[in-house]
Amino acid sequence: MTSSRIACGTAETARKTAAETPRESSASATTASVADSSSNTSTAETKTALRSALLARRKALSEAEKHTSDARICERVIAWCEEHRIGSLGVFHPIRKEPDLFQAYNALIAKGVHLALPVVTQKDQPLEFRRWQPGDVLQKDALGTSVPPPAAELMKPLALLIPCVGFNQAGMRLGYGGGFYDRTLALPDKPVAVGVAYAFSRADFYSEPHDIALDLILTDEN
Ligand SMILES: Nc1nc2c(c(=O)[nH]1)N(C=O)[C@@H](CNc1ccc(C(=O)N[C@@H](CCC(=O)O)C(=O)O)cc1)CN2
Ligand SMILES: Nc1ncnc2c1ncn2[C@@H]1O[C@H](COP(=O)(O)OP(=O)(O)OP(=O)(O)O)[C@@H](O)[C@H]1O
Repeated sequence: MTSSRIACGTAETARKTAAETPRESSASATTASVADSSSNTSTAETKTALRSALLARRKALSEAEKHTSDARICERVIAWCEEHRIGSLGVFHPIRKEPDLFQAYNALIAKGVHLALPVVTQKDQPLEFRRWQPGDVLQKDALGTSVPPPAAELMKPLALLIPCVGFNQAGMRLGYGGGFYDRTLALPDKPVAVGVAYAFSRADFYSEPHDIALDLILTDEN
């Protein structure tokens, strides 16, 4: 297996410009109440409660609303990749009603962008990324995610699309609680971290020492 960085633009350029771009700024009244009830502590218990509330909100999204929101996020992903001349991108295969960005994946593949999917190799380890494009064979792992087979090329994408259960004003992310993306972003040569979320997933929560801020967040409403 080979490990490669495939790039058109540089990660540094994308990171610099991303830092200049205001983070998603549309607060949602729906999630503000979720956030208000949890903004006084930063305990794991609070994060667990907030995670459940945000996942329930996402589960309640109708197919029609989801379709419209996913299409908006796709447009933003494509535009951002074009603007920063992204040549390699870590993407995700949606679970639990995460945004389905296959429309963007197909458009990016057509433009020659190399895509890769995350793979959990071991608990407490960073993610590995294996090259993939829509239509390639996938297998289910122990966590229920669809991953490319071990024979797929190992990649180090310059930028990652990271699905968020929630996100806050500081650009910190709430995930499913495994810490996999946090560990991945803590590695040297950190990729540009692009959060992907529905605007209603914005909430108030304190960051923890291991949290690494997303460089920007693309939502359906910014
Ligand atoms: N789409 C996606 N892939 C990802 C992540 C993610 O957040 N989203 N990860 C971020 O770290 C890693 C895997 N982490 C995971 C965290 C939770 C569950 C999970 O809740 N699984 C469900 C079943 C999902 C299904 O079959 O639809 C479960 O166990 O009930 C799966 C993977 C790498 N791949
Ligand atoms: N850089 C790191 N090094 C070691 N452990 C870490 C690191 N980052 C996170 N962790 C561990 O992972 C645990 C879960 O972190 P957190 O609750 O922030 O996960 P999450 O971001 O919601 O999950 P995920 O990234 O998998 O979706 C933390 O309690 C911490 O022990």
